[in-house]
Amino acid sequence: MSNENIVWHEHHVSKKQRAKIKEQKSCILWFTGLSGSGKSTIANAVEVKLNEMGKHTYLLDGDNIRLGLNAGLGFSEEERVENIRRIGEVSKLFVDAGMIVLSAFISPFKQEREKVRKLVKKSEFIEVFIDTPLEVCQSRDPKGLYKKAQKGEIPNFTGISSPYEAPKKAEIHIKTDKILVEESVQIIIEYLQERGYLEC
Ligand SMILES: Nc1ncnc2c1ncn2[C@@H]1O[C@H](COP(=O)(O)OS(=O)(=O)O)[C@@H](OP(=O)(O)O)[C@H]1O
Ligand SMILES: Nc1ncnc2c1ncn2[C@@H]1O[C@H](COP(=O)(O)OP(=O)(O)O)[C@@H](O)[C@H]1O
Repeated sequence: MSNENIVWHEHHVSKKQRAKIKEQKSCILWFTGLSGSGKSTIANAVEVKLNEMGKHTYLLDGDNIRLGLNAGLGFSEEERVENIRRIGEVSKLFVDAGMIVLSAFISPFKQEREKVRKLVKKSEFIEVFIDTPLEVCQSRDPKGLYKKAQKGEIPNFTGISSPYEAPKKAEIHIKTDKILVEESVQIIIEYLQERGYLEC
C-alpha cells in the first residue's frame, strides 16, 4: 500500500524535552548474542541499576516480544528480518519518548542490526555484543533449547542450524566467560556515564 497521502507530524514536545525530565539522553542499548549468551541477564541487571539511579528505561526482550507484538513470527531468515525490523521501529519510538531502551535480541544478521543503527542518530545506537562461545552457551542451556536443537527438535536454531554473524565493531564488547555479570553492568554504566547519557 502506498504512503503518498500520509504526512509525518512534528510534536510540540521534543525528544530532548521528554528526556530532560529524567536528566538523561535517550538511546538504544542493543544487546546481540547467541541464545544463552547472557543478553537478558545483563540487560535486566543494567536496567535495575539505571532504575536505582532514577533513569527512565524500558527493556524489550526476545521471548516477551515474540509472545505479543511479534506473535506469529517464526525463525526463518525472513521472519527474523521482520522481527528485528519491527523491534527497531519500536526501539526508535522509545528513543523519541526520551527513554533509555534496552533491546535484547539474538539479532543474528549484521545487515539488520545496521538498519536499526541507521534508524536513529549515530550517538543513539549503542551495540553491546554479548560474546559467549557457543560451547559455553550450550553448557548453560538455561531453557534446555540447545538439547532439543541437537536432537533436531528445533529447526533453524541459532549456532546449530542457523547462522550468527558476530559484530566486528560493537561499541561495547563483553566476554561473559571472562567476567561476572556485575562487571558487565559496570562497563555499560561507565560507558553511559562517560559519554553524558546519564545527564541532560
Ligand atoms: N530456532 C530458534 N533459534 C533461536 N532462538 C529460538 C529459536 N526458537 C525459539 N527460540 C527462542 O527465541 C528467542 C530468540 O528470539 P529473538 O527474537 O531474539 O531472535 S531473533 O533476533 O529474531 O533471531 C531465544 O531467546 P534467548 O535464549 O533469550 O536468546 C529462544 O528462547
Ligand atoms: N558472566 C555471566 N554473564 C551473563 N550470564 C551468565 C554469566 N555467567 C553465567 N551466566 C548465566 O547464563 C545464562 C544466560 O541466560 P540468558 O540471560 O537468558 O541469555 P540470553 O538472553 O542471551 O538467552 C543465565 O542463566 C546466567 O545466570
